[in-house]
Amino acid sequence: MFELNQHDCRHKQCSCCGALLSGGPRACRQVGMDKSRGLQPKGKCCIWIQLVQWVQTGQPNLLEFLIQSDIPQCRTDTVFLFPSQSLLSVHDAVAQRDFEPILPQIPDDVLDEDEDSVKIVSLVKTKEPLGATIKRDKSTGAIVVARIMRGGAADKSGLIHEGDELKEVNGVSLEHRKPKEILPLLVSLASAIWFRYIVFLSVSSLDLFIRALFDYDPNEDPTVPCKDAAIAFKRGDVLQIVSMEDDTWWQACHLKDSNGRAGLIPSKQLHERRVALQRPKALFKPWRVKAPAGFRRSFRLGKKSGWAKEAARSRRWSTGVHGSMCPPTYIEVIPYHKDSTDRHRLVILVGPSGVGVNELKRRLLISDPDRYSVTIPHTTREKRRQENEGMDYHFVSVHMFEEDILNHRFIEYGCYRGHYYGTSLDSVHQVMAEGKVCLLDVHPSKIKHVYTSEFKPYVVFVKPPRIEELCLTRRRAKFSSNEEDTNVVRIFAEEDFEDMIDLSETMENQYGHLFDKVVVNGDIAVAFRELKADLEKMQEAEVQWIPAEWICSSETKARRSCSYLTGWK
Ligand SMILES: Nc1ncnc2c1ncn2[C@@H]1O[C@H](COP(=O)(O)OP(=O)(O)OP(=O)(O)O)[C@@H](O)[C@H]1O
Repeated sequence: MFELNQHDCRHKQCSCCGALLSGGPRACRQVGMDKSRGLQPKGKCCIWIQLVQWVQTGQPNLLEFLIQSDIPQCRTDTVFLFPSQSLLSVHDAVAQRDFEPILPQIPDDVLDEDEDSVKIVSLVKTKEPLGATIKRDKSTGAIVVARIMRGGAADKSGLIHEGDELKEVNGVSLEHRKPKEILPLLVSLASAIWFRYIVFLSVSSLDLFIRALFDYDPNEDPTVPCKDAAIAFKRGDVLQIVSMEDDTWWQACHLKDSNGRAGLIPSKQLHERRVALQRPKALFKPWRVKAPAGFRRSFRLGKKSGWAKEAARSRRWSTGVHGSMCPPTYIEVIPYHKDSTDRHRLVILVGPSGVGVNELKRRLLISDPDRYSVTIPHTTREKRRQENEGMDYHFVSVHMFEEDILNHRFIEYGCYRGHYYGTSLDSVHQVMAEGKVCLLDVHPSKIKHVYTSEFKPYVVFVKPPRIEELCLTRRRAKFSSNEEDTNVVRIFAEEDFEDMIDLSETMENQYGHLFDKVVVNGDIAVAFRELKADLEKMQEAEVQWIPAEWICSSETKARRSCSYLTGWK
């Protein structure tokens, strides 16, 4: 049996890791089992590394693979009783076969190096990039491996690590050479490359998932060390961090990326620094918006007639709009597997006044009244003849309302024509307890009140389309409305549309990091279909990525999280 220990490796030729073994005893020292740490891929044998990774990650494929490996020792009973033995048998069997490509022999004169730390590695050139970057160490002038991209050819070889010092490439000394002189050399080489190098350290991997809170495109970033080595992402994408060793460039891979190849992404610190440098520009941006959207929709569902127009015009909140002080970067997320007994997540709809939040909410309610519901607002105004307590509003005294304010029982409240209106936390609980999806529309500055594991809010931002489409769709709706509708169809002026778009931009800049989904409300039927489908997909998804802080609030987690809510009061 092929034993993966130092002694035996020196004298064995393994066709799957032939390059390494043909490098002689020195190179063979890298292959082996670190007995103190159990099964560890210490060398480059790709089969061994793959098998050990399967064991370590508990891959169900492993047993299937062993059983189907047509190797006599790997019968079902042996596999279950002696998985390690079966693993070694598979290795032996595979290693004895011939695999393409066969690595060329490394010239003998390369092998008489005395230094123990010097290694030689031979790689076959394919279309796949090497997946490593190099740099010149400023103090020593040596050429060192700057980064190894996770999942790339160099990483898969298991031989080259960040910090390794490259001495020669195919016999050409790299001394006194600059990185830009070395790259053409690598490109010009024929089918195989071998490096002589001094081992430095190895990369460790992290079990950390983050959601990006901003868009990033390396093609538009002149400071990225290597465009090909970086990955693009959009706000909302979930990324797995594989290395945070570098303060400015982390390594991460897209969760949906099946090949698991990592790329560079700007670190949290780097992105924050960049935003801080851009900030002065934002400060000088003309502020066109008249007032923050405030007193609005949550209360209007309880109303039968159209005071909407007036309410929207005279909207003023008694509470201010709080923004985040930290630029949104990344937020640590963890997978949430919804159990059938778990309550539905709270769905929050936000958007500038008049964009159509209420219209979309109304359509959702009509489309599936068994699934969706809304909260009943509180008010201090007199009950009208046609209204019912607990159905249209909870009618309460000013004293009671103010006591609830003091006890922080409202998510949002405001004053309109001398009367209080508000949405209480209890009213949300009530809907959720009925097993329904609670649709809540509040100003985005209020999301913080329900940003907890209890509510697990899913935030949808309703965004206006471009001005031409906004004008067209709203005017078309006005003309197609009949007599009865005229008191509910809002009449917009050109200026309203501009304000709506400005306010939408401001909201997105300030609170965009909290949005799980953005729906552009141009054609109402299209927007509604998209929203409905997205909510259903979210509710039915096996795994939902939620902020880690909702579930784990340990100090370490808190420190690791990107503290994107700091600055909120
Ligand atoms: N996509 C659309 N096309 C045409 N008209 C629309 C569209 N979306 C909404 N509307 C109309 O625009 C008006 C305002 O919509 P809605 O009341 O839903 O806005 P809102 O975002 O809830 O704002 P507010 O809370 O200030 O009332 C309504 O008359 C609605 O029917």
